[in-house]
Amino acid sequence: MEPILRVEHLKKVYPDGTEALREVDFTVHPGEFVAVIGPSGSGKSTLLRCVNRLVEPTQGAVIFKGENITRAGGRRVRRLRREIGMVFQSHNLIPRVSVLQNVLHGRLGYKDSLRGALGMFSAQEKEDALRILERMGLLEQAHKRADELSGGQQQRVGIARALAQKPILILADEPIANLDPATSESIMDHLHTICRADGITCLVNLHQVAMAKKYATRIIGIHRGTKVFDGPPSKLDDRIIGQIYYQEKAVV
Ligand SMILES: Nc1ncnc2c1ncn2[C@@H]1O[C@H](COP(=O)(O)OP(=O)(O)OP(=O)(O)O)[C@@H](O)[C@H]1O
Repeated sequence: MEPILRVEHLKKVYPDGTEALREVDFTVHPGEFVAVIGPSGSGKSTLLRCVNRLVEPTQGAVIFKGENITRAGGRRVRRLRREIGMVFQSHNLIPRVSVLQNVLHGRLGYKDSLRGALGMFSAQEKEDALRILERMGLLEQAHKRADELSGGQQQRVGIARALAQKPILILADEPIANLDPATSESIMDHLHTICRADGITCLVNLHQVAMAKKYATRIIGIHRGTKVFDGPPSKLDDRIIGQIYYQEKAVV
């Protein structure tokens, strides 16, 4: 099967000289649910953001569905981003706007700027958005303001907005970072179940090793901008966890 994503020799040096990624390589196949783990500052967010070019890589390539995203021009990047949903740690919802409108914003990549600015969505788009909210257990909240929801509910709206894009790949950047264990589990359950059911590939940054082991089909461990582990959850033992999280100079 052709990979959906190939990351090749990816390097990111921020303008202040911080080397966030040093030659990262990996491949993701359709349907995989890949967790990226590593200590704070190891480069997980930078890695995810280089995939959809929210961060501009310094060197290397990101090949999505056979196309080099790193070489694509602005219009092409916008088109490719339609197929790549993003879920943010801080949800990035519009607080004073309804839950339904927030989900519909996932459709903006399909609109010309005027229709988007006027918030013009078709009856079909609204129906689809409500169906997504139903799957996320949020139908009753559809007409509430986003800022009236709990943190966990807001994150489910964030996932619903990504799903409204009809993505084939979801990038989730620490979606459960600020949530209690039960809420975190519920968010991961929703994300995992829907990705499985709809055949959506997922790349998710996680702080919690236990969550990565529970949900991921594969785990990538990052230490100081370098990939130090790439394998099934069953192979992630205490020694490797130590190398990812604690060792000054990781060796794998
Ligand atoms: N815009 C930026 N300018 C300069 N340095 C940055 C920038 N963004 C991130 N960094 C640095 O790059 C490194 C990797 O950061 P990144 O946020 O990718 O790591 P992370 O593993 O996602 O961390 P966390 O788990 O804390 O979110 C860190 O040293 C960070 O300080």
